[in-house]
Amino acid sequence: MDSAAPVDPSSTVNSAELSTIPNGGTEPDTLRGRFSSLIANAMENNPYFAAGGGLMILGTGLAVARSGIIKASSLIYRQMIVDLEIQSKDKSYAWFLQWMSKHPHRISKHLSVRTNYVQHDNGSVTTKFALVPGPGNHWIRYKGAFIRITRERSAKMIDLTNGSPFEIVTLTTLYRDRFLFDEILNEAKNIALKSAEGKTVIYTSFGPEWRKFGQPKAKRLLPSVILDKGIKEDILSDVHDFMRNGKWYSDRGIPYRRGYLLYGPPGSGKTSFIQALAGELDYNICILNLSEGNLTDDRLNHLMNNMPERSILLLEDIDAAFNHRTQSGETGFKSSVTFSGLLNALDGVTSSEETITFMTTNHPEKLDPAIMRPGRIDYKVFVGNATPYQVEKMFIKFYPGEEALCKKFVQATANLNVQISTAQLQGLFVMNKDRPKDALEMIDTLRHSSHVI
Ligand SMILES: Nc1ncnc2c1ncn2[C@@H]1O[C@H](COP(=O)(O)OP(=O)(O)OP(=O)(O)O)[C@@H](O)[C@H]1O
Repeated sequence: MDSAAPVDPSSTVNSAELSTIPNGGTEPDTLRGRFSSLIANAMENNPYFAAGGGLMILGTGLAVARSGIIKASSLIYRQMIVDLEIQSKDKSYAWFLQWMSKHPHRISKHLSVRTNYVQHDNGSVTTKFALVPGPGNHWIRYKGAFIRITRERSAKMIDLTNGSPFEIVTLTTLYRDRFLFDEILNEAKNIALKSAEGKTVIYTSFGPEWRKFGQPKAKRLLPSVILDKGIKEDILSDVHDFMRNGKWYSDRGIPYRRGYLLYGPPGSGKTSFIQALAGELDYNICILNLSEGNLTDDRLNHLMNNMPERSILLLEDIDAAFNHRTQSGETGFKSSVTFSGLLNALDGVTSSEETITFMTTNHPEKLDPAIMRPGRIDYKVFVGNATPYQVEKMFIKFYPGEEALCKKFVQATANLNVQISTAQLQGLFVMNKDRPKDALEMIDTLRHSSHVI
């Protein structure tokens, strides 16, 4: 057969061709040798085979090269690039987005808006919009380094505690610049904490977690709350004494917690005092209202054991836990926190930090004596309606320098022969801002919403 002639690929090899293959060994060797030469011959002489083989080798070569490049680049990536992942459930997530919204050197094409209400020291509230990076890729330049920021939102996963989509922000930069991550996070944290500096953060429960209730509020100052003589000072000195004595508690193996009960009629300043105390101590407040219908024993226990740091726990209306799940005559609520649930939660707080719990009630007669045990309630105080001492202090606070009118006002309130709450007094003074005489003349209006003594 002519070596240059095309060969029908479908043609079979016949015995004559096999006999032309040189044979130099044993029988199997002979066969293998012949077969190899046949293939080589066919490849060499057959242009279809030759072209296909070439392509195959080229393809294989390219595939090997490609996987080599991928492996090499991922190796280089691993060696030279570093990632930081921040998940939306982490505290620093919101801090970072806020930081990013203020960062001047950034390239962002997808932005999201975050609306905040900011309370100023004079009490006014303004709205602030922050343009934070939206889902997608963004680049920033920070201290000379380029950092890529990828914000991803999962379409399938949601945060079960609050129903929001699960998100991740990933920061990527060169390995040599990895220390910048720490600096960015610290900067973001400081900015976030600074915005709450001098303010009180109020947390309320949202499902099983604590959530900030609105924006941090300007601290309420202690002198702005007027309680009867000595009450504020006594509580404050007890709290300070407790906070100084952590070692005393740990040396004796006593849980480091203290419970306070403020009881008395509505509008006497119980909640206001606790807020002012938190401001004085530079603490935040976690407020739980036990008459809330959807609060269960388990949730109460979980929340009390997972409070944000430096917080006072305020349990309002604790008498609600003593309603034994029956209808309340006045408010019609049904509480799902039980008495034993409340006791367990109070006994079970196992924070390593000091735990200060304030409880309030308008109905101390409904409380079971078991709650008065030390460790649950260690200090109780009656915060009542306005005494002459409080009436005088409040009048002068609203109308400084009006001592003569103040005397008349105090006498006039005594003559009314009714119980007046400090909240009612405040209402009258606010209505007659800068008009102390009018306040005196309108004193009879307090009678309508008061209890006769
Ligand atoms: N002793 C007080 N000194 C200054 N302000 C007071 C005082 N008592 C009441 N107020 C004012 O009245 C309003 C209601 O007060 P607050 O909520 O503190 O009362 P409360 O005793 O906690 O009432 P409740 O038992 O209904 O929760 C607040 O605006 C507060 O500023």
